[in-house]
Amino acid sequence: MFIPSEVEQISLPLDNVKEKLEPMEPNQDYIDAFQLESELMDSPPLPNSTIYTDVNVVPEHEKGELEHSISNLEGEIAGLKRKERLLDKKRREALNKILDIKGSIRVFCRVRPFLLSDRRRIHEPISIGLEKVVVKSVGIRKEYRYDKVFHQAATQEDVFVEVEPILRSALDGHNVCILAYGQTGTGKTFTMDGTNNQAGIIPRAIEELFRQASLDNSSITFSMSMLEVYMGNLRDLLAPKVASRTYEVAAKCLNIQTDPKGMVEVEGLTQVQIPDTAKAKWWYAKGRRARSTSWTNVNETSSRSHCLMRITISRHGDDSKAKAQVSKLWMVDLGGSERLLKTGATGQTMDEGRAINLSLSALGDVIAALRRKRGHVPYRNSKLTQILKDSLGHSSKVLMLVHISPCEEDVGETICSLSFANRARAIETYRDLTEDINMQRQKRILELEVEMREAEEECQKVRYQVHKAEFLLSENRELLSTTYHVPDDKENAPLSPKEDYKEVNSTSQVTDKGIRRNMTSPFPRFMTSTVASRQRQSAAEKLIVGRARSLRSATRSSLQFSASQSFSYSEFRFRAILKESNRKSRYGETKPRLPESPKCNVPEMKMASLPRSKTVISSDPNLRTTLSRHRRRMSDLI
Ligand SMILES: Nc1ncnc2c1ncn2[C@@H]1O[C@H](COP(=O)(O)OP(=O)(O)OP(=O)(O)O)[C@@H](O)[C@H]1O
Repeated sequence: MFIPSEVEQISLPLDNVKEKLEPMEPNQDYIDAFQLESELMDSPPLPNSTIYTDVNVVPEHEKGELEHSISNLEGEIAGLKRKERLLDKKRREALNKILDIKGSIRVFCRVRPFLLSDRRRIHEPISIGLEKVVVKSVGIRKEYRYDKVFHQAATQEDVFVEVEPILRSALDGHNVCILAYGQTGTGKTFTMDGTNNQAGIIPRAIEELFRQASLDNSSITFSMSMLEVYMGNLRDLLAPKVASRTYEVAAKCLNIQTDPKGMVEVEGLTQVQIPDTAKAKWWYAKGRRARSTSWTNVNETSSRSHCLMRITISRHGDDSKAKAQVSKLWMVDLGGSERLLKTGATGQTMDEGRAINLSLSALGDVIAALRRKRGHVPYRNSKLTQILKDSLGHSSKVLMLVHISPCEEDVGETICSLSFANRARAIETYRDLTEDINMQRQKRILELEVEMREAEEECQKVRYQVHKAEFLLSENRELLSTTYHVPDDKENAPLSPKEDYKEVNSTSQVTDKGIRRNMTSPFPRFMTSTVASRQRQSAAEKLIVGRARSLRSATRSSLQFSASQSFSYSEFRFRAILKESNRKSRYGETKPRLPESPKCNVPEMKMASLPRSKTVISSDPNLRTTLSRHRRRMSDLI
């Protein structure tokens, strides 16, 4: 049994207090508590009553319960995390199977709408179905099949919805490559970058990656690099200006290296950490501005190079010492495939076009070799394919978006582009499969999609439970350490009155000249508490004891915690804190943080200087402010 170490006779407005403090509901908002405390400070004194101001006055069995609850919660969290890992594995496997059935190289086709500058004819050469493009022109009829075809009215959102699963795959640890291919002026840059009002795949992918990462319990970090393959040379788009002024200098700095495991790295390439979407978009805009463009007959701001943007994803598991799992997401806006005569290119622009065509043909050869599962894949024929080597091969996922023009005069180019994309898709085409097998394939995909969604939903629930349990655990630990902690080492031991005084004095700007000392006390008289200040402090302390009791009762009720149960007291507080932390950052802080009072800037420097029996520390920063405010008033006077 605990014996109260200190009992004080103080005046408190008991009627008010009883009503307001004792029935404090476990889920009462901490903000209300702050207001209530202010009200109490202003209340007139009522008849005397005895209360304990020492929070150490807590029965020993409650301490045991708290410890028991902590160990229970630790066990629960470990179990929930195991469950989460299993569900995540199930989801990944389902997604992987879906992508495998669909083919690790997928090809979509997007038809650009007519522009004002286009000559529209009554006869339109392109007609499309869900997975089919038919080109009809004088004496020609060709049909091509793709995984998905986007008609002219398809929005950026429509396209992104289809791209999303492959992003998830990148987060799961696969190397992923998204390529925008097509004739100049058919909308590659529009699809990848978009405009201010119609964001393209890259800005959306950035948002989506951060959103997905914020839901994940593993710590995921992102970094970004951007480079351009221009006339067969590499150019770092994020490098400081001086370094990239001439291509010769920049090209010399960047070396493509392959490690024994086959992972490719571009030595000397700038890689920036991107902690949030805003920073990521900032760097991306910077890289885009540095890209080489020039005017051609076909497109006013034609991209004269291949622009490669890489997001490196590092996933750290629970074990902080283990090596992070790294995957790459490449998003590539290829230079326009074009007939040089048609674009009216001469001189340097013609050379640029030639270089683009050479590297595109090398890309086609690589894809063709992969399709035939040949031993030798000619990656070395261009810088583009060397860089993408580890993201084009087996076990990586490739998405090619081929862009075509709707115009009659572009039919020749359109057929070239469609044939190129068809070669890529033919790697795993199911064209030759019977209707029956195709139906079975579709059915299996649907089943796997349901399986994946269920695992994902279940996983989200478990993650939420983990967050709640972790939150409650940290609250309990804090309560245990603040309520029962008896300092035994020199550092934590209360300062002697002499040292105490020294410490307070050292923070003061005022000299002690002229201060009349009370010989029996080490403090000047004005530093000893008055009845009014004691009263205010006691009210605040009482409030804290009430909060501590509520929290203990919440702890007791959480002993039977299970994944399906909710936490009554902590639920409200947890939600408020989660909301607060989400508002500040969508990513990065998976662990809920205690809210900080904007007024709570005062360091807790004077806590140790108070006599031990009066030291009351709350886990709630708002209440901490209250006590420190009182103490600050004291120190301000020195
Ligand atoms: N789906 C679309 N909806 C609306 N406008 C589009 C669409 N696709 C392309 N455009 C418009 O067509 C023009 C050319 O597009 P864009 O610059 O993206 O072509 P590109 O294929 O990247 O050309 P290049 O290879 O020369 O860089 C732009 O004005 C763009 O806004």
